[in-house]
Amino acid sequence: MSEGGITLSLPPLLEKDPLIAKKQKVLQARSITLEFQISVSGLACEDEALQVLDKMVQAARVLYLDELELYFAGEDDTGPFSPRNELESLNLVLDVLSSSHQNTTNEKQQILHMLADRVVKMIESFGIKHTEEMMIEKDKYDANDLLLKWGEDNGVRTKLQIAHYEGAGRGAVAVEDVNVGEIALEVPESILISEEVLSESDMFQVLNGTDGMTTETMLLLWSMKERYNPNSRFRVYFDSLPQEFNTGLSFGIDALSVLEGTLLFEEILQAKQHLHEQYEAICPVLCSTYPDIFLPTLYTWDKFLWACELWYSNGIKVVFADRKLRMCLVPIAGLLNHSLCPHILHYGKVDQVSKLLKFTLSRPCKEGEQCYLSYGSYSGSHLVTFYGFLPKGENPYDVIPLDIDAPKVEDLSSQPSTSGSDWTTHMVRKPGSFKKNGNYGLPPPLLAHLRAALQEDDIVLHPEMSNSSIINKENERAVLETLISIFDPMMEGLTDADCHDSGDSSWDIKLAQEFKKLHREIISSVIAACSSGLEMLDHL
Ligand SMILES: C[S@@+](CC[C@H](N)C(=O)[O-])C[C@H]1O[C@@H](n2cnc3c(N)ncnc32)[C@H](O)[C@@H]1O
Repeated sequence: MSEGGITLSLPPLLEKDPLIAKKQKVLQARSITLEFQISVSGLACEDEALQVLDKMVQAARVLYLDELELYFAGEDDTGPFSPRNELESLNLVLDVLSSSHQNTTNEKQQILHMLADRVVKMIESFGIKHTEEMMIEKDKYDANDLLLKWGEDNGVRTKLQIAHYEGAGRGAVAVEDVNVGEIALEVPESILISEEVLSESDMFQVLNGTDGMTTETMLLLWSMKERYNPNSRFRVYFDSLPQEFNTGLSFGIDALSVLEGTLLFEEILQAKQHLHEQYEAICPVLCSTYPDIFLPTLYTWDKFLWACELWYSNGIKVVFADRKLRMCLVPIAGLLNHSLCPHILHYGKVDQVSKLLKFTLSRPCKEGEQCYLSYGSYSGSHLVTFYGFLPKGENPYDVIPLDIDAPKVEDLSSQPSTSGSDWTTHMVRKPGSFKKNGNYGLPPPLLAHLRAALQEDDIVLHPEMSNSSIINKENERAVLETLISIFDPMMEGLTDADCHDSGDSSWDIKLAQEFKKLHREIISSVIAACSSGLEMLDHL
């Protein structure tokens, strides 16, 4: 901290960040530095401090951009880029402000306080704007009362209760206001269900000696049996689990046929086929060779699928106190639902000293409000396949990948560095979804790629001309028409006969229809963006 003013620094980009070069380019293009000065004297000092805060937030957003956000960010976008990015960025800025408090003058502390308060308000209002509302069906659920009590007897500490939410099963509700940086839930390492449980089980000797048997598969087989073990030390946990998970892996034929023409159709078929092959390769032979350990009634295909769905929808990767990463089922935490704008972003590391897995809030959760977790940056198709739901709100990860010829990686070094040329795969999402950009709302790297690919040989255009006032109308027209020629047939491939009246349909058909509607919306909005781009060109 300098004598006359305050110096604040954001952490540098990490060398190991695979996106470092792209992020550095964005920082340079926008003349963003990671060090900030605030003067502490003079009348304008509060205004100046707020302007600096704005710049800090913009810089933090760039540091936290993920690959998809970088791809879709328009050249002039300053964010927000996604709820995840925004919450990470604001929390980083808050940490920097809070850690600069010590050993400084009162005057400087006041400014830092004022800025920290401002960031907390920004986090709060961002959360309110993007929160997912769910209706509570009942706020008591007996099996779960037992689960909470069992957890607390085993060292769980929590500010959450269990409630039942319409369309989402159980969820966690805050019993008091919990602020940013406070802990909503702590689960001791000793009750995490991970590979540690295997060595205690009778099947371990058999499985451990089997060729190609992974720890994940062993855990799957273990949970199929443990589910029915009356003496299990996780009896209360297993009793609290749903009888059916209703994920995409359990879709029936009718629901699958609704999905024809979408990529989800293939995704589910392939995932299911893989699981079938795995089941056939493992279970029948174990049951016939070791019928005392692997009871045939417990190792049916349906029960195998149940266990797969349990681990896919509830498994969390955790770094234990011994620094080893293990896939786990986490009692109590497994009750938290997912949101695009979650309260809890980070939760994967057991505290070395207390041996507790802590769930700390990245945005405040008021008493009575559902407390959400982030399961990860997943598309709707992934969430349907492995979790069985589509989150409410605009999911920035809902993209349609495009199978268009991108330059080979080895050709890239010979090209000028442009906003588009360093991307080897392309995709679209709803234009304007999460963040609007110029370029008709379409991703700049895709447009740059198509502009370069479609330009007439005798006109040499720099692909970065998207922002240039000189527009090659013919080239622009060719780009937009090409995109329409890709998306029109995609739309035609989606029949709409099944998109009406889902009132009496079963859960899987409803979910498939919901997904198809989303897929259709992405395609039609891209076509609309291209059409209005063409109209714009007509008037130039
Ligand atoms: C880790 S569990 C969460 C607890 C779960 N609701 C239960 O009753 O067991 C994950 C499952 O919760 C449901 N879920 C999570 N987030 C949801 C959301 N935003 N909307 C609807 N269902 C959700 C899905 O069924 C998902 O597979």
